[in-house]
Amino acid sequence: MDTPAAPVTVTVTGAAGQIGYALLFRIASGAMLGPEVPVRLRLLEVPAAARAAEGTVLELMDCAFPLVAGLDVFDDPAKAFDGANVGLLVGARPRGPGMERADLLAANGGIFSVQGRAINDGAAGDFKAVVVGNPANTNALIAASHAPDVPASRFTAMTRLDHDRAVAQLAAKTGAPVSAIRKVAIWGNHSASQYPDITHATVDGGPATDLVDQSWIAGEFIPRVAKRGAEIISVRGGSSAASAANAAIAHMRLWVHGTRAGDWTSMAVPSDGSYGVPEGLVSSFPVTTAAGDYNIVQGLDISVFARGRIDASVAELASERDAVKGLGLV
Ligand SMILES: NC(=O)C1=CN([C@@H]2O[C@H](COP(=O)(O)OP(=O)(O)OC[C@H]3O[C@@H](n4cnc5c(N)ncnc54)[C@H](O)[C@@H]3O)[C@@H](O)[C@H]2O)C=CC1
Ligand SMILES: O=C([O-])CC(=O)C(=O)O
Repeated sequence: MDTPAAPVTVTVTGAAGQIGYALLFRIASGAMLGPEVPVRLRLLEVPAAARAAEGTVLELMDCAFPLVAGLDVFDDPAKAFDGANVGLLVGARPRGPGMERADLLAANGGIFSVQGRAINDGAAGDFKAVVVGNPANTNALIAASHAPDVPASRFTAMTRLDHDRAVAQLAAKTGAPVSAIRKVAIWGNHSASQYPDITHATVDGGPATDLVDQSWIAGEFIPRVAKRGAEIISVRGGSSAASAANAAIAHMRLWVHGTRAGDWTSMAVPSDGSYGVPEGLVSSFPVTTAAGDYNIVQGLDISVFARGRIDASVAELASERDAVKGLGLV
């Protein structure tokens, strides 16, 4: 008889928020780590929302998920991250009326520096984090810089939602099923400056660029994907929630279980200098994953057009880093 897998401790921050509500039930069902892997769920919230998170725990209990090996709510990051193997850092301060970008960076800096320290002091040796809360790339940078004992490479930010949006737009345009599409890439920041790239993408094994023209790519595809968050807010009346949760699950599932042969995913990871992105900036790249590790895909041709788009988004990341440096947060 196979030995049952040991439970994995998963900490979700912002657990009472809309993404948290869409995320927790799927993690509990096995969608993220697999149908054989028990999970201990640790929900972190601010004190004012801890009771709402307790309500979600009551519902999680009522699902009687066989894989759930523990359910706890915390308002103290040190307790929430104690022993954590996986962190989904969703909770963040949204931009309020009259708030400047610097105010937003400062407010989130307060959150992610404290959580980084808690991870440093208490998380398990194999800890991996995906930051979802915006500005996600820079929040990941802040968390990593407060966790000197944890390899910075374990702090990633989510661009899988942008990746999935790009796949869906390409499928809709070409009439191909999403399952026929490979090697779409997102570069740079999770913001409107990102570069959704189909230069290397294939549809049914052939080049995607044979099926669409450059004017559609530059004039419709890139702005549609890059501004999809704003489109959802305007049509739905609230920001992406279930699609963001789905992407967070995919990000972590792929990191843990690996990308399929002949494909890659997009993840914002601390740059090692690849493609001229300054070392340390948490920037999105195409990556392959296997056995809990990831590697930035090397050797891709970068056109003049792509270079300009990547450089512009990376410049925005550098300015965010400089702003948080100015605030003493990294
Ligand atoms: N990277 C991406 O692709 C996407 C990122 N987002 C971002 O995800 C974040 C969460 O979105 P929603 O769930 O819709 O927001 P929400 O406002 O519904 O929930 C956020 C939750 O975080 C909690 N929170 C705030 N500070 C916290 C702290 N210090 N510790 C623990 N919890 C804390 C709040 O109490 C709230 O319950 C936002 O920053 C949003 O902009 C949203 C969609 C896509
Ligand atoms: O745009 C927003 O505020 C939410 C977000 O990050 C997205 O949907 O990509």
